[in-house]
Amino acid sequence: MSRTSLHPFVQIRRQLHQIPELGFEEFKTQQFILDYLRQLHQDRMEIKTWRTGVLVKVKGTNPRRCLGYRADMDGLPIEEETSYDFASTHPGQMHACGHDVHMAIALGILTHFVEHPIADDLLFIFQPAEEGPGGALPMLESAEFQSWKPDFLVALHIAPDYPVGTIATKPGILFANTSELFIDLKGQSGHASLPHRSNDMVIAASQLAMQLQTIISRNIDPLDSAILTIGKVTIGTKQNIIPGKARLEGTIRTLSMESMAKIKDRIRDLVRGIETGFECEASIDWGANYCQVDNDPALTREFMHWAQKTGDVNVVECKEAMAGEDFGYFLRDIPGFMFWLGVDTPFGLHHPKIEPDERAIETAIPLMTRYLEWKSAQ
Ligand SMILES: CC(=O)N[C@@H](CCC[C@H](N)C(=O)O)C(=O)O
Repeated sequence: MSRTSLHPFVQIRRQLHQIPELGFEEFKTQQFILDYLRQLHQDRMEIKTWRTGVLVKVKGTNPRRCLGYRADMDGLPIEEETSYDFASTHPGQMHACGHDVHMAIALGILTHFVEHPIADDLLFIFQPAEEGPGGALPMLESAEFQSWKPDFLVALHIAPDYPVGTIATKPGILFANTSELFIDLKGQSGHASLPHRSNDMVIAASQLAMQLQTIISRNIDPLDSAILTIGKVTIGTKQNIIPGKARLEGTIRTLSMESMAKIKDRIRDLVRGIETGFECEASIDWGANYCQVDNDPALTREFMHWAQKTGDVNVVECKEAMAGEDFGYFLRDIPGFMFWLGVDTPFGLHHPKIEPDERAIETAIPLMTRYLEWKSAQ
């Protein structure tokens, strides 16, 4: 598609794609959204900012309630490797999780309702820091949000594995509980030739990494999915120095809060064992924690049924994903659901080469405007 014939919200997605920013640093992104909103009919809108996020109320003609739609805003610390001529202009930062697509779709739906208001109020939530440290919970708790709290909430996430025109979701849990994991080990460094005078943190960290893998296989019910991944280990400075410090960084994913608590207990136990066994000190930091995305069963089934009936999309009932999404915090408080939007790309989320098929934007905007219109008329 040439630039001149671009769908306006594909164009907007491309502009947003060029300015990815990390969690709570979405200053240009926030300004971009505010500048865009300024071009629309002001009488129909009320706008608030919360940190680097934006809340937009589109006023209904005869509101009985408020229907909410959420898009996340942040990019990732990834060096982009796409073929785009509109690639990131921020070195080392990239929209590799589709938040540029999510925001463009939200602006498309919002624009439609400013021009064609419905009876109910609509709240558009542009939420920062989904990738970390988590913007949903503090935004939900903020006075700005609470005074506009919607009665219902929906969000989507791009899905590389599904073709354009397919949406996927399920009643109940869609995304996992997550907890980050940071373990620091501190022993005694020393000369490589004097192992008896040091506490070698290479051996301690290696043992710990291996032991941690037994938690999922030996302590968790095999029918209750869980993951413990150590993605980064930092140890040592030189080949002939026994290092006295090590850091393990990882993430825990579970489909139940009970399993999350159990895994954390076992990590504490194993770390205590390493302290004793290797005469070192250890500390654990759980970093950012996200609660599961638990779709309201009745609302999700109703949406799936409605979407299938429109004939415009193929609706798939999918399995849970072990990815995390802080949208789960909103759903703990507000009835609603999340769904996957097919964008058909061989590269997965968080991949430096991911190129979502932008035709999904043209599928999602009319689908969600029609759905919210239908929902408001109920
Ligand atoms: C959709 C997605 O990829 N979400 C992220 C959420 C990050 C959770 C947290 N920072 C962690 O690493 O535990 C994911 O990695 O699933």
